Amino acid sequence: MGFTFKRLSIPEVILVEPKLYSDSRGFFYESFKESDFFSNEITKFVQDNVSHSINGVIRGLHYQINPKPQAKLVSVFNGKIFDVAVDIRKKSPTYGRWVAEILSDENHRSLYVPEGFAHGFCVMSKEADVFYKVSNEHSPENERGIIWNDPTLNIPWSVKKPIISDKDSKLPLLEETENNFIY
Ligand SMILES: Cc1cn([C@H]2C[C@H](O)[C@@H](COP(=O)(O)OP(=O)(O)O[C@H]3O[C@H](C)C(=O)[C@H](O)[C@H]3O)O2)c(=O)[nH]c1=O
Repeated sequence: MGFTFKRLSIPEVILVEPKLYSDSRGFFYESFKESDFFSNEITKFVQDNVSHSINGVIRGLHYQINPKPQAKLVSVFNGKIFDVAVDIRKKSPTYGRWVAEILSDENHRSLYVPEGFAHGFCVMSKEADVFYKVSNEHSPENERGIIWNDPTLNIPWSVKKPIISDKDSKLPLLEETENNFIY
C-alpha cells in the first residue's frame, strides 16, 4: 500500500500520507490511487482544481449543497497551507466542529474533506499552489459559504491581515446558513 490514512478527531476527515521514493534525482510519490483510497468509501472524483495564492490569503469557507456536494482531496505542490474542514452536517455529533492540518510541499500530505463539510485554507508560505480533486463538478447555483472569522468556529488562521475575495468577505455566519446536509 503506497499510502497511510489517518482519521482525524472528526473521523470522516482523513489525512493522507503518500509513500515517498527519494533518490539522487529527487523524489517520486503517487498522489492518488482509487484502488487504495478508502476502499469502498472513496467518492469518485470528477474534476481537478488548481489555485495559486500569495502569503496571507484565506480562501473559504466553501461548500456545495445537495444535489452537488463536493468531497475534496486537497494537496499542496508548492508552499504551505493551514487547511481546515468544518462539519456542517446538521445531525452530526461533531456539527460545528472543525479539524485542520498543515499541508505542504515538504510533508506531501493531502487532506480528504468529505461531502457535508465546509473547506478553507490560509497560506503560510510566500505563495502556495493548491491542487484538489472534487467529487462533483462546479455548480455555482449550489455554492455556499461561511465567513472565515465566524466567532463560533474561532479558527486560528494566524494571518495578521488576511487577503480575502470580495465574495468571501460577504459570507454569512454558520448559524445564518441553510444547508441540506443531514448526516
Ligand atoms: C471553485 C471553482 C471556481 N471557478 C471559477 C469561478 C470564479 O470565477 C473563479 C474563482 O472562484 P473562487 O473565487 O470561488 O475560487 P476559490 O475562492 O479558490 O474557491 C475555492 O476555494 C475553497 C478553498 C474551496 O474549497 C472550493 O473548492 C472553492 O470554492 O474560478 C470555476 O470555474 N470552477 C470551480 O470549480
